[in-house]
Amino acid sequence: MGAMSVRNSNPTPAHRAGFACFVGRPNAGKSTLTNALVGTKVAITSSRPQTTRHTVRGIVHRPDAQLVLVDTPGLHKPRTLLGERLNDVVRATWAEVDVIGFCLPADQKLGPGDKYIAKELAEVRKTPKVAIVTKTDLVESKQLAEQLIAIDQIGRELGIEWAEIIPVSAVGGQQVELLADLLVPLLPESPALYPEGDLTDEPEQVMVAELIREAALEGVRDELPHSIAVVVEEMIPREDRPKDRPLLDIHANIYIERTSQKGIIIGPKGSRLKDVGTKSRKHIEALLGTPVFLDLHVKVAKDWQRDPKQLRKLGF
Ligand SMILES: Nc1nc2c(ncn2[C@@H]2O[C@H](COP(=O)(O)OP(=O)(O)OP(=O)(O)O)[C@@H](O)[C@H]2O)c(=O)[nH]1
Repeated sequence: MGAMSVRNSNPTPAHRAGFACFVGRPNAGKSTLTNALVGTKVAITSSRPQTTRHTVRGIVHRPDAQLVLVDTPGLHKPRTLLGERLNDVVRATWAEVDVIGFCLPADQKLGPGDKYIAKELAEVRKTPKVAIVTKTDLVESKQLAEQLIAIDQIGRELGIEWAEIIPVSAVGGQQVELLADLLVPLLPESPALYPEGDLTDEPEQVMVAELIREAALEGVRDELPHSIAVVVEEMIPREDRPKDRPLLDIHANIYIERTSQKGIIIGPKGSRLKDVGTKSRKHIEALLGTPVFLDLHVKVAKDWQRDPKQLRKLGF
């Protein structure tokens, strides 16, 4: 009873702040979940795998905590130099964060891809791990229950102690708040790490490049998605514009690996490229809050995925 009254006399818990990252196979729903938690579009989502190449952070501001989400690329068996670098980024991130959220889609049985990641996760001893079953809106409760059991079992098999196992639907907005509530206690006591109102610390140019890449990926098939990289060369306000009608000039290059891919990106009479420009410009204007003139060029960077020099130039 005495202890109770002591606790009641100090009802405000300490402020917490720290980093969380979501891992999971491509398309597991990591970016969508990041957006749902942060409440605005910062990470790039697409129905195609492996679109998140840059470490994009979303920041959840709460009165009691600040949760900084680091959205890493999907971990996968490396086939190219780019693949190896991406995996290095993922492992470095795991060692640095305060909690790892392992995303497993409810509508797909645990597969080799998930097990590969789980094995790697088991090697990371210190960082607490939360299993997050995503896309619960796509399944009946029986299938969800089976998935929860399977996750519990794989944890036992590999010696991973899940700090929590939680089902969520980012699209349906179910349990997203609860997920934040469960992650916060796993963060260290700390004052806020970022000013209130910051949603991401990704440089604007990287976010702009991602928006262009996202538009360029729409409707292209198979191999091409992995061959596209976008670099924003410059962003400069147009001179001699009236104050109330500013215009931002953005010059960006879309890099592909082979000349033969040029036609696919550009389309008949340039129609596809024009479409990519129009679509991404709308998103960029919404992001930056200013009218934009977007100048896009398609360039061939031969086999850039395998060439360390090109990779550095393209920001990897
Ligand atoms: N129905 C439903 N679909 C979802 C949900 N979350 C994500 N998706 C869809 O699943 C697909 C992949 O989602 P992303 O968030 O891009 O997945 P990701 O894990 O970030 O993918 P990578 O960037 O490729 O690693 C998209 O088409 C999303 O719309 C959800 O809660 N419900």
